[in-house]
Amino acid sequence: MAATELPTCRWGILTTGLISSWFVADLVMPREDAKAKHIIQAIGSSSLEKSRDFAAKYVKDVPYQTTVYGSYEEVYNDPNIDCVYVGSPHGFHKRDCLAAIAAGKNVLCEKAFTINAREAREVFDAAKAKGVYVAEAMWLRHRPMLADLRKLLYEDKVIGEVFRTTSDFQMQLDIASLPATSRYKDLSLGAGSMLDIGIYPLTWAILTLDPGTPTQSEDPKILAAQSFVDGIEVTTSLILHYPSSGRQGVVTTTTERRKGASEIIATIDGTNGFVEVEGAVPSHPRSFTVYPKWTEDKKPEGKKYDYQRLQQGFIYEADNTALDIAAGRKESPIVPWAESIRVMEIMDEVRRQGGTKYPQDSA
Ligand SMILES: NC(=O)C1=CN([C@@H]2O[C@H](COP(=O)(O)OP(=O)(O)OC[C@H]3O[C@@H](n4cnc5c(N)ncnc54)[C@H](OP(=O)(O)O)[C@@H]3O)[C@@H](O)[C@H]2O)C=CC1
Ligand SMILES: O=C1OC[C@@H](O)[C@H](O)[C@H]1O
Repeated sequence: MAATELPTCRWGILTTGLISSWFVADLVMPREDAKAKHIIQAIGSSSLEKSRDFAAKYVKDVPYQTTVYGSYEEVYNDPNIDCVYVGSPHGFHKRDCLAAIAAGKNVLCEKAFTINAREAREVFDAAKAKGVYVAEAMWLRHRPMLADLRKLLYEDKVIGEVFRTTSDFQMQLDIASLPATSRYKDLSLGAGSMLDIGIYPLTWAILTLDPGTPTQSEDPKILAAQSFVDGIEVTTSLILHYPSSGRQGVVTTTTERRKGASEIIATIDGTNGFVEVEGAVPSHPRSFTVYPKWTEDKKPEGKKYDYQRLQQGFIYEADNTALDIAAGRKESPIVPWAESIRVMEIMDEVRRQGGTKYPQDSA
């Protein structure tokens, strides 16, 4: 299909922070297998200068002009924007989604979708009332690797009956030395490892233990513990137990240490073998290897499935969003509203057991 026939999505990018730079860099990168055409129509920021610098740095070699704004409101009101990408800290996701929705804009909003499930429901209720598309940007769910792996696990049953998944996200932060305004330190912005990085190992457990997700998801039982530095949650461990199958997920996260760039980021155990997922961190898998049952001292030979490409992987959620909007869908079939709410409910329960409270919880 010629590029001109592909659905086009004109994006309004909210914020000039880290994730916006990653997202935009992926979208402007040339590729052969495009499913949609992406235009960075506008950048919105707290400062016009930041928007200008961001556009100059990340929206390069494109055959169009990007509009730069010194506010978010101008993005909401720009009639040339098809979808607003929300890249603010989680504490502002509800506010920014509601403002974009009120202006009649479709929205793709970063994880964690909101601070709690109540806020998520509020956003989806507003989207329903306004008739616009809203989706959580949980990019891991959109990776073709996950669909392929789930087919191998549950249709081809390559490792027999799956009984356990373990996944750990580590990141080194020195909470004490961060300014009080950092999103990693300010509770009103959603500080804490669970919502920021724990959501990825949780997603690995959900996707590999529950073949019904996302449309027929089963609610696991949860047992969780959390630890704190300066009042900020820095380590979470949780066990998920699926009543219908007995499958278990062991999900851990910490901002107190880091791993190397090439590690096992998730392991799925089955009665006839196991799968190791390789990558830098659980949000960024690179490949996975399917092994037969390990019976000898020596690790058995496995079959590797490689998914490396130039883009980081944000292109998949962007393509799917463009295709959803072009088809008139209001929800993503990959991350439906009910699934985003359910993930927030699981994290609410983890925080209830672990003791993390955000100001928004009592609002
Ligand atoms: N999918 C993924 O892999 C990743 C997702 N994320 C998610 O993206 C969101 C943003 O994270 P990240 O990009 O790392 O954050 P950054 O701190 O790098 O950027 C956040 C941006 O939000 C805007 N902002 C508005 N108010 C505030 C405030 N009070 N404090 C800080 N920033 C503010 C600023 O942009 P401006 O001044 O331009 O308005 C700022 O640059 C989070 O929800 C995070 O979970 C983050 C990293 C990776
Ligand atoms: O989503 C994320 O993945 C990478 C981390 O660096 C970041 O803090 C987090 O938000």
